[in-house]
Amino acid sequence: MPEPLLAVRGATKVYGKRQNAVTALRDVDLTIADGAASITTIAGESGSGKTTLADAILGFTGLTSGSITYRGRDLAGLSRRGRLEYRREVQAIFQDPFGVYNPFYRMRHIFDVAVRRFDLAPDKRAAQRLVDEALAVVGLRADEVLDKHPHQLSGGQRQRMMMARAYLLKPRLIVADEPVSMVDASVRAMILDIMLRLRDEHGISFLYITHDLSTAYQIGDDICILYRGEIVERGETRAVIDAPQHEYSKLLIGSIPVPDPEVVWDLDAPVSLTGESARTP
Ligand SMILES: Nc1ncnc2c1ncn2[C@@H]1O[C@H](COP(=O)(O)OP(=O)(O)OP(=O)(O)O)[C@@H](O)[C@H]1O
Repeated sequence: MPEPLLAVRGATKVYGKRQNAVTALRDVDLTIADGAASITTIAGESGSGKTTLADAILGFTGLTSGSITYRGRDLAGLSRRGRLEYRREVQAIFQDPFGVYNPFYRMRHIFDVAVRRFDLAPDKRAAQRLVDEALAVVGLRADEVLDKHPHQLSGGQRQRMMMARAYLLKPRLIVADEPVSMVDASVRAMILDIMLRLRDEHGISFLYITHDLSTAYQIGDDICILYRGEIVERGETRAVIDAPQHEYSKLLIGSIPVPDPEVVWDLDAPVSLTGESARTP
């Protein structure tokens, strides 16, 4: 059998000790195939262990037991050079892109650092070409964003900049931890569309971490439902969401809001915190 791109085996993570111990992951197995790029969703409610799993894959936290291998090599045993290669090939996108930017630098700084650190281009002109290409992939232009500071961009532009920076490194896998949960519906659609294009046109796989099953339904190939640190159900996304087997998956899927075409919104009605009085049945 060919070596998977990423394999998580028996991953267990316990935070704290004795009576304070919290098991965030319990015996999690997960593989992302090498070959055709795919989007694998990890879905679960808050506290189910999604971020812990992402952090372990990105090397931000170690496992208590189990292993993570990338193209057959255990992350725990990578040499310095191996780690640098892994950092290039496995990129991350987070929920709040504002948090990862230094407010004192202009946006071009994050690209400059990446070009230098990974030695991507022989000179400034070649570097600019790479950056222009990466920005074009996410629908941005260098002259509208590079000389700005993070607070001068919209949330959607900041998130797209993160995606452009990830793309610049031509990764094999992007770990996207709730990438659309802080942006509005139109930006969400744009970012999900960029993820699909990166998968289909550039062969980049995603580990898409979310509590939002409706977006998983739109873009995910496979899904794993995480409940209290354990994967309780997995399979092809639409098959799992259309006919969940595990009781917890049924609950989670039952809570997806379904738009009701019969409900007409009265935009002039006063906004109610419960949402009730804004609708006319
Ligand atoms: N550094 C830490 N120290 C102690 N416990 C932690 C730590 N990080 C996470 N936990 C606990 O581990 C469990 C899983 O947390 P995790 O953040 O991975 O869940 P999550 O599914 O990503 O949640 P959310 O969607 O709210 O971010 C939770 O019970 C959490 O309180």
